[in-house]
Amino acid sequence: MKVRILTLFPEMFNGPFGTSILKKAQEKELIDIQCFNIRDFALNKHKKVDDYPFGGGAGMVMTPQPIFDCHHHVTQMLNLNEPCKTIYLSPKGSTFTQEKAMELAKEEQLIFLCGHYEGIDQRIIDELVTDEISIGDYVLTGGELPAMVIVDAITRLIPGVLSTEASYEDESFHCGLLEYPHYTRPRAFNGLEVPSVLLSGNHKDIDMWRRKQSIELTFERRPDLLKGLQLKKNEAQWVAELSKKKE
Ligand SMILES: CC(C)(C)c1cccc(C(=O)NCC2(NC(=O)c3cccc4nocc34)CCCC2)c1
Repeated sequence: MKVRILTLFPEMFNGPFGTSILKKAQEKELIDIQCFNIRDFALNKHKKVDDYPFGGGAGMVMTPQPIFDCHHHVTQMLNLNEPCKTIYLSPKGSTFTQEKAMELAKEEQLIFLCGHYEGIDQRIIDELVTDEISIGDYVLTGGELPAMVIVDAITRLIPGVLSTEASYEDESFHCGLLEYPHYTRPRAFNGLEVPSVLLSGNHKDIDMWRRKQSIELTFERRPDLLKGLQLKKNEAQWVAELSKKKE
């Protein structure tokens, strides 16, 4: 997969993309991530990339020309015969989910456009953006961190990026439930023990315990995730008992 990121702050990406799994994925050529500084494409003498909003109001808006020319340069270099999926990170976008990550992980190339200030000129969105995606409802300073989140979520889904055992952490493995509690050595830490079932070696009991923990945790903290799930009879019984307790 080729990922191209259009941003005013390419240096922000050095940490996350220069570390651990994302770094290794690039070294293994499973993903090719390149950042482009929109400011390099500004034609005005002072390399200005923002201007006052027509109609007045607080804040500044990113001007269309540098973004348009940067996007044109990137699409030329990708040398495609059809327009490239161009994702604008935006609070107005559809909320990013694991399902969306799995959908995007199938793409051959993706362009991410990161806004700044109050946002970008609408004409860019109308002409170049194919998808607007949001990572959640809070105010941020720019679209860069959302772009990193989405690239992280997508990259780990590319075959070969995660070692086989790690890839079982996928939603399909837990089928959308919150994860059971994790424990590792030592068996006693500050006088705190590990649940004995996990030390029993009885994998049927362990799997049952973990499944019950996941269902109870999901019921308590994210009942919305439970709604869409197919539970076995005994599991549905657990949920019914939890609901009764809650009444
Ligand atoms: C209702 C609520 C969501 C709180 C809201 C209303 C109005 C503005 C803002 C706001 O944050 N504007 C600033 C910018 N925000 C984001 O880019 C951004 C923010 C959040 C999630 C995201 N996922 O991708 C990009 C995201 C837009 C231009 C530069 C940064 C947020």
